[in-house]
Amino acid sequence: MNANSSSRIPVALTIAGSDSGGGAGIQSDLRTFAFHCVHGTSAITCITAQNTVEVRRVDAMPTEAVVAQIQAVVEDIGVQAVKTGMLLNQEIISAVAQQLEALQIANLVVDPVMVSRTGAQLIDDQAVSTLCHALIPQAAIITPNRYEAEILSGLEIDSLEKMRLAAQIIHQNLGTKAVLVKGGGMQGNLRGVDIWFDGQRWETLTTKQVDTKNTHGTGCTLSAAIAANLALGKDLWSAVQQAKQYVTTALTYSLNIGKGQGPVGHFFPLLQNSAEKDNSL
Ligand SMILES: Nc1ncnc2c1ncn2[C@@H]1O[C@H](COP(=O)(O)OP(=O)(O)OP(=O)(O)O)[C@@H](O)[C@H]1O
Ligand SMILES: Cc1ncc(COP(=O)(O)O)c(N)n1
Repeated sequence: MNANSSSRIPVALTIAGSDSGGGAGIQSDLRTFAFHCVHGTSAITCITAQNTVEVRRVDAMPTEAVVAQIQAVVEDIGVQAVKTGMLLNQEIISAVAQQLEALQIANLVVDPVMVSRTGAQLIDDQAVSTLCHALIPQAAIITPNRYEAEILSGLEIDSLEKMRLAAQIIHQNLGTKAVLVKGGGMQGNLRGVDIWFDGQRWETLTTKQVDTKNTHGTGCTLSAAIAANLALGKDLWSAVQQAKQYVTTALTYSLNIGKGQGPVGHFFPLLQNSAEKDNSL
């Protein structure tokens, strides 16, 4: 590829909320796409006034504006993968689901965002059922955290066995191709453990627990990295495994900014490159 060629550049679309603190949502998704050399496009569903401590305010975008952003991107640029994050309300979810159904997007990653790391509710109660019936059945994969997996499966999840069972129930009931139940909200060593189920086999993705309070945006980063890998043409399981490695490294390089839970760091490829350059001097 030379500086002027754009014909083979992979493109991903994130449909999510804006995080003014830059740790999660659209901001973390676009960074993740960029560090995978995937061109990032976006449809913003809502604007949050948010930092490392709290979500102060949430303003929904008009539903027609969300639809217009999706259409503007797909009609001209085209996308190889889509991820959804914070969708906020029933009306936005229905409209997004309709758009994606019309487009027949094969590589759809649904991160069923429900609460923030700081405890704020990020989706209306009535919207969860629309998420389950209209959007999740279209997904190649959904990536619930512990809390979201409890809501979606109706199980209380306090062990690896329960994570497995929840993944199976979600798969059976909601019609997605694969489920990844994330362990960030579990205790101790299970914090680095995620469970994959695709209707045939369970896999356990294990990394050591990274000892940091700066975990804001881990879920957004993981789902965006899966979408980026799918846009690059990888199969679903490889996309998930490589995304897990990416988020683990981003946690290792997390940013100690703000007074609360800082974001995961995406600068490691640059830091690693500059370390290599320093070593070669
Ligand atoms: N302390 C940790 N050490 C290692 N891996 C972790 C840690 N915390 C989270 N992870 C990993 O980060 C990924 C995201 O999981 P998590 O359960 O935190 O998602 P989430 O709650 O949706 O994140 P978000 O903060 O964006 O809402 C998973 O792969 C999980 O295993
Ligand atoms: C716009 C937006 N999207 C997603 C999250 C979830 O991320 P976290 O659980 O790290 O707060 C968030 N806080 N804000």
